[in-house]
Amino acid sequence: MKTVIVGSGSWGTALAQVLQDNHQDVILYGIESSEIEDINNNHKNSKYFNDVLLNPELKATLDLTVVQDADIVLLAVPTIAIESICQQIDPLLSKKVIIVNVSKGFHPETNERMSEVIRRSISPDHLSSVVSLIGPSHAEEVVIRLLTTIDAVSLKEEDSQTIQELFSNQYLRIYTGDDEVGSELGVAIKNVMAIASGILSGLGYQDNTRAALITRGLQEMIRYGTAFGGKEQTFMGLTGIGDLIVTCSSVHSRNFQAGYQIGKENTVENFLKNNKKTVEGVRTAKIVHRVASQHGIEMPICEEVYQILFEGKEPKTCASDLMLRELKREF
Ligand SMILES: NC(=O)C1=CN([C@@H]2O[C@H](COP(=O)(O)OP(=O)(O)OC[C@H]3O[C@@H](n4cnc5c(N)ncnc54)[C@H](OP(=O)(O)O)[C@@H]3O)[C@@H](O)[C@H]2O)C=CC1
Ligand SMILES: O=C(CO)COP(=O)(O)O
Repeated sequence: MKTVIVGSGSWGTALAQVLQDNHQDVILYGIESSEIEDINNNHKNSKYFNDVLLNPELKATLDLTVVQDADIVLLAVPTIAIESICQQIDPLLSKKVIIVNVSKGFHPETNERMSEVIRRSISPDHLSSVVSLIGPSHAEEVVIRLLTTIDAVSLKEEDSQTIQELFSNQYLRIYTGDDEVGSELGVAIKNVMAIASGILSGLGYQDNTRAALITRGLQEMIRYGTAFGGKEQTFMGLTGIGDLIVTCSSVHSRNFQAGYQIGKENTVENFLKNNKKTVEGVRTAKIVHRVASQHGIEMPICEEVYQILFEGKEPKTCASDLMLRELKREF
């Protein structure tokens, strides 16, 4: 089976190395020639992983036609690029492939989940199914082979099992699942919670506050996810609480780091002006605000993050407004 990984950023590189470690037929496609040369000549992707020496067998290319005879195409680009990359890939495919999604978020205009965008953008003649390979997994840890578990989620069980077997090894363990809605909503919304967690840390709050955020944040994720047909149990798993914990607590998280800067400076201004990293939670906060208001879903933490990012509300005020909401029962 030939796998093409599209996107030579942090997650694409780490996942390509997993397959190379598993002695699979894999190639990494990217658009930045310096990255591709770095991987092929120095066995490094220095832009993302300072001193990490990659598996020397791993090869990268600037030529997208490598997807022509692929069996599996894994898209490791930010959510904003998924639709356009599908449109580039579709005419090049010569048979039905499994498309693996690893992005966490929504289409910026249509609010669709990533699997929905992919199914709409790849012709049925070229698509076996979409498998979302998602869960608590910072690329910085996977690339140095630290133990990690994630889910392969698909409506077609056979394909999720194929991906499970392909990627699993002694440091990466893949579980399968079929709750596409619950899993994809969980991993998208946890990025907004990670921004909130960073903001609270930047403001100087500590462990009690983070525990409160994770617990109440999970309730918001369940409320939103079940409103669209996700199963409550899914939010107790790797794509729910698992991904929420890792992203809200890790210095590797770009969403957490963004929030930290915003909290520390008590304003969003510098972050919005200077950020060049992939921080998916920013766009997700806007979409969750839009969709939750349309459907009357109560999302107080996400709403305060939206207010900070897009309405100029002061982070300190948001934290105290959340604390001083009307008192109520926990469940
Ligand atoms: N990093 C992680 O630990 C994890 C990330 N994810 C998710 O994976 C997705 C990708 O993130 P990540 O790898 O971290 O992001 P990075 O910013 O590290 O890398 C993204 C890569 O995609 C490339 N890219 C952007 N647009 C296109 C395009 N149209 N065609 C081809 N390549 C393109 C970028 O190129 P250039 O730099 O030249 O713009 C860059 O190499 C995100 O949704 C993220 O939430 C999920 C789990 C873990
Ligand atoms: O999704 C991730 C870990 O599971 C990566 O998080 P960040 O995008 O915040 O770095």
